[in-house]
Amino acid sequence: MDMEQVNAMDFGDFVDVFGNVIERCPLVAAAVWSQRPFADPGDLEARFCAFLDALPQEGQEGILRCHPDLAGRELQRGTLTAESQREQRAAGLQGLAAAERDHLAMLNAQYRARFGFPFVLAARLRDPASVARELERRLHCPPAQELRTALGEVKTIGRLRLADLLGTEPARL
Ligand SMILES: NC(=O)N[C@H]1NC(=O)NC1=O
Repeated sequence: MDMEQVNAMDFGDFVDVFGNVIERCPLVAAAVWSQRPFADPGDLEARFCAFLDALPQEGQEGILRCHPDLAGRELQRGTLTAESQREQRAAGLQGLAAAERDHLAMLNAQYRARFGFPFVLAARLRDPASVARELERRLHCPPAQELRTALGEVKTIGRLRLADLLGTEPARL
């Protein structure tokens, strides 16, 4: 898909195509549409990121809360969005042994109890061991730093999803 096609999309088509760039938050694509035309894929990426940066803290936490747990019940049940399913599968989270799954579930629960939102990580750049390591490490970070880190991961997930849709390389990760 080239930028000319993107810039020609009406609101409905744009939200249909880009509505899950930010997991289960089509409002972000709905807001970004108003800013067309976009100069190039990097410009489009930057608009999604700028929207997230401009949100108040509760909005940023709300965005994080729309993310499913990594290796959680929704993966087991097959009820994830197609994008999340693909990312979690790419990280090898689908074929975990019960003990590994239980370990991640315990860490996810500890993380959520400490920060009030789920642990978010761009899974497709990872493998199961590095997901667990990163979760253990971030569990001990100060809350304000962790919110920034988590939002950075949401942007990375979004950049990778946009690149998939546009058939480009992400401008940066
Ligand atoms: N919890 C979490 O990070 N979920 C996200 N990560 C990812 O790569 N896809 C997701 O849905």
